Amino acid sequence: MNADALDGRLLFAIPKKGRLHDKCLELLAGADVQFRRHHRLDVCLVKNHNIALVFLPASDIPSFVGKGNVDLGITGQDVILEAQMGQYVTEVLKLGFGKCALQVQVPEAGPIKSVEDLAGKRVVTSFEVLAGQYFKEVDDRLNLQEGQQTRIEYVGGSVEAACALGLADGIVDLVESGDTMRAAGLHAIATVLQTEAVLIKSSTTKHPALEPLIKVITSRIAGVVAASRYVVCEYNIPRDKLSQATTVTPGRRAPTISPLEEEGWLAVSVMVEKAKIADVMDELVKIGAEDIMIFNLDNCRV
Ligand SMILES: Nc1ncnc2c1ncn2[C@@H]1O[C@H](COP(=O)(O)OP(=O)(O)OP(=O)(O)O)[C@@H](O)[C@H]1O
Ligand SMILES: O=P(O)(O)OC[C@H]1O[C@H](OP(=O)(O)OP(=O)(O)O)[C@H](O)[C@@H]1O
Ligand SMILES: [Mg+2]
Repeated sequence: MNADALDGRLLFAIPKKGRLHDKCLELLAGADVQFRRHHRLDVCLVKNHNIALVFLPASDIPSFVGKGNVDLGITGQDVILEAQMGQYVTEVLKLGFGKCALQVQVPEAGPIKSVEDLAGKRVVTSFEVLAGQYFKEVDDRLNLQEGQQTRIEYVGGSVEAACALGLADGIVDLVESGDTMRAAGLHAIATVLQTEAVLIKSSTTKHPALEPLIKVITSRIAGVVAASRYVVCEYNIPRDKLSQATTVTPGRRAPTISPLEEEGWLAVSVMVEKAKIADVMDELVKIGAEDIMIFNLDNCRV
């Protein structure tokens, strides 16, 4: 593909592999962004929009977007801060996946119990900037002088192995389920930050003409994200229990209420956050709701 083929197109950066890749492909499919990626090619044209997708390592995406080399991107909040690009990119949308925490970890059986114990020792990480900032504060607080300060060393991956290999007294790395951490005999003693995947755009766009298309794509992706967060809950309720029930299920704007053929009964339809639905159903049963049904959403605009 030559550079002319990209002329005027909105460039949209997507993680080329790793934890965020598959979720991004699902989002693009949900937003009806159609493309066929040829084997090993990292740039591809979208068939039904004036967009080209650029597949990049997640950690390179913040600087590509921040410098305006691409217009839109998906990556983790952690790598945006690590790349020190926070002020050059605008977070358009939180995407609800890639959720994890950047944590300080040490051997479970060892003598180090706190970050104060670890200060002044060796810390291995892929997040040199964030770990450096974090331990600078700890070092300053403990008044550690030059030569006594925490040593931060970079590795590109498999960070959890560093303590067992004798390379580090502690590490700073991402934790989701904690399986990797526990398998390496480590435990967390502090959290540097919480992170999730976000849609970002350049703070100072070089292509203002692309703004309307950015809005359309953002709205479509927001619809897919909302659809994965909510379910539709429908139930029947005696008229005199309605106000109690709608306190439990207020809906996003307001519940939809329709009459049933049976005297004294109403049908309610509302959106409920998926994460809360089990508790909500328990409450509805207690109040006297019947025929409670839950429907997944494929897509929505809310
Ligand atoms: N275990 C995890 N759970 C959830 N999100 C994660 C996890 N690990 C990483 N992430 C998120 O995904 C982003 C990219 O990390 P990932 O490990 O997928 O990239 P990578 O290291 O380039 O790929 P790979 O691990 O395949 O070499 C991270 O910056 C973080 O935001
Ligand atoms: O808490 P968990 O659910 O176990 O997830 C955490 C692990 O996931 C990521 O690693 P990844 O699988 O991307 O491998 P990498 O270290 O080679 O990047 C991260 O670096 C942790 O090692
Ligand atoms: Mg990784």
